[in-house]
Amino acid sequence: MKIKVCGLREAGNIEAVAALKPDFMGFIWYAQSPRYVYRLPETVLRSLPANIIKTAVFVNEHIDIVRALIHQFDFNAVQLHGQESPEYCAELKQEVQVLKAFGLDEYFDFEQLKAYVGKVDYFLFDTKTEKHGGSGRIFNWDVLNEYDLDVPFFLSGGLSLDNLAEIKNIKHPALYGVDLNSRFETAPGIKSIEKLKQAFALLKSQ
Ligand SMILES: O=C(O)c1ccccc1NCC(=O)[C@H](O)[C@H](O)COP(=O)(O)O
Repeated sequence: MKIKVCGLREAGNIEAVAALKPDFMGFIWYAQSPRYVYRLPETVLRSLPANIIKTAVFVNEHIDIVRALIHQFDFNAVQLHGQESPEYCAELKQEVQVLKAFGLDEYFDFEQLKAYVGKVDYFLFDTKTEKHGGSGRIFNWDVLNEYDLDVPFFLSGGLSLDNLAEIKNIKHPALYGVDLNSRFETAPGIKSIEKLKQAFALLKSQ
């Protein structure tokens, strides 16, 4: 099970999380988010271990800005939380890995995902929220039974030490990783290393 830690912001905290060896680290480029990386330390980011996939998170951002930030910070992946089209994803997939996020609820139409096959590397299934992400709430994981494509997905939305153990009950063959965010924070954008250590131990023992 791959582990992605999302919503990092401060140099010391970024380095401490990197020392735990997550597979992906996410940096949010969305000004309305309390985890917005308005002063992302470029040197810290560039010195992260090469095997951590540095992921820039956007919501309906202009593709030229996305491209400029990929090159400035040497991002390996983008995670898209808005209404980005399959064509927009395909353009970026020529340069980096693409995680396309969708907010799920009981009415989610999985048919719409077919248009993204071949144009993204992963889906990220999050809880539907007007804030586009970081809700701290889980969705009903039973809806994942309706997902029958081969594109691997991250489970996201409200994951915490209280519910991580239940993930082992999800037998879906395309489940690729988990995404940890607001339930592992001491303040928005600042991760609790102690809580993350517990989560990593739990996930790696599954
Ligand atoms: O975290 C945010 O503030 C955020 C805001 C807007 C778009 C995306 C955002 N986060 C991206 C993530 O990958 C989060 O980890 C995901 O939404 C789950 O967050 P949480 O429910 O807090 O675990």
